[in-house]
Amino acid sequence: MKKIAVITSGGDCPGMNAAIRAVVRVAMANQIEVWGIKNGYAGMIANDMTQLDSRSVGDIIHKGGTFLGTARSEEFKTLTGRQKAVANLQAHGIEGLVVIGGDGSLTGAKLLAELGIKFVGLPGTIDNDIWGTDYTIGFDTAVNTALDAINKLRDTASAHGRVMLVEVMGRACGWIALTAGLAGGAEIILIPEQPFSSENICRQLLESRAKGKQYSIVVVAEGAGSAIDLGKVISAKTGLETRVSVLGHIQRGGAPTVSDRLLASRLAERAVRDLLQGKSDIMIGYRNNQCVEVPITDAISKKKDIDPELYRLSDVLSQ
Ligand SMILES: Nc1ncnc2c1ncn2[C@@H]1O[C@H](COP(=O)(O)OP(=O)(O)O)[C@@H](O)[C@H]1O
Ligand SMILES: O=P(O)(O)OC[C@H]1O[C@](O)(COP(=O)(O)O)[C@@H](O)[C@@H]1O
Ligand SMILES: [Mg+2]
Repeated sequence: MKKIAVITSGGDCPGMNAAIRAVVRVAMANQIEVWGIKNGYAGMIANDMTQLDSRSVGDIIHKGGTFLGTARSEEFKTLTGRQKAVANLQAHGIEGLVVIGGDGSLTGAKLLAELGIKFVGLPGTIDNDIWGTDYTIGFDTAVNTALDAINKLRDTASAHGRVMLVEVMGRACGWIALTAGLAGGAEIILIPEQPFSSENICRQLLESRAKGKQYSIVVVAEGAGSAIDLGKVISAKTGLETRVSVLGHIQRGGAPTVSDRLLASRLAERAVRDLLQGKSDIMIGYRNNQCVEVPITDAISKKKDIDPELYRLSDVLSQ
């Protein structure tokens, strides 16, 4: 393999730039030409790509977002769209791809491979919802952003004796809520993986007041329901003064943490090495402090569960 390309796709996450930088520099160290595809699969279809070298990826390791741009492309979900993309790659002589993105992007990459393009995927999403890796790139930064917000909300919740609901991202999974909630000392953590009823939440909040708690932090994963709606129910049923913050896309930005930069750099190095050995249809994950190869079908089809021990601990510690 003499020419490869790197692409970021789907929701951006902090650490994507560190991953691109590592892909480019490892390729250069192996005398491989690297191209960068702009704006995800949309750019692949539009033939929007540019050659990169070590200097093109200077001054980005500390930046959130992705300097290549990213997108969600409906056209790529069609066979015609993917055929256009493959024709563009072949016209450039690109033989292999490093795809940095979430479950959707990796599903797209697998379909591309069926049309003759080799790829190695990297798990890039703040949601930590990809099977086969302990952590995804971007998760640690997002969780720290959420934690910072929870810390600040705690100050004002405490000052007023209020119930403070914080809605965090995570799509259909509760990893961000559970991790930031546990680290932030939340009284209640609501995640899609654990059923709950608003009646029980209200009862729990009133009981904790009766036991002497002056205020409450409730972390709600977006996949568990709307914090705004739940806040209205709590306020109406308990009479407790309630406020809601929806953190939203703040969680997607910011300088990547040490963990995310290291994770991105290590996974990217392994991805390029594997691609150069002719491997394809795998994702590089990180398990037990090691890079591991994960068959792409497992990564995209198996459901990653939350850690039940973390959930149990958060419950014990919130009493
Ligand atoms: N089933 C699919 N078939 C083909 N392409 C897909 C599929 N799912 C996702 N993609 C491509 O990957 C892009 C990113 O996926 P998305 O789910 O939005 O984000 P993420 O990769 O972060 O999970 C989509 O916009 C689409 O172009
Ligand atoms: O950026 P958008 O299109 O508003 O999407 C928001 C979604 O993207 C995420 O931030 C990241 O999800 P993906 O990595 O699957 O793209 C989710 O937590 C959130 O539900
Ligand atoms: Mg996703």
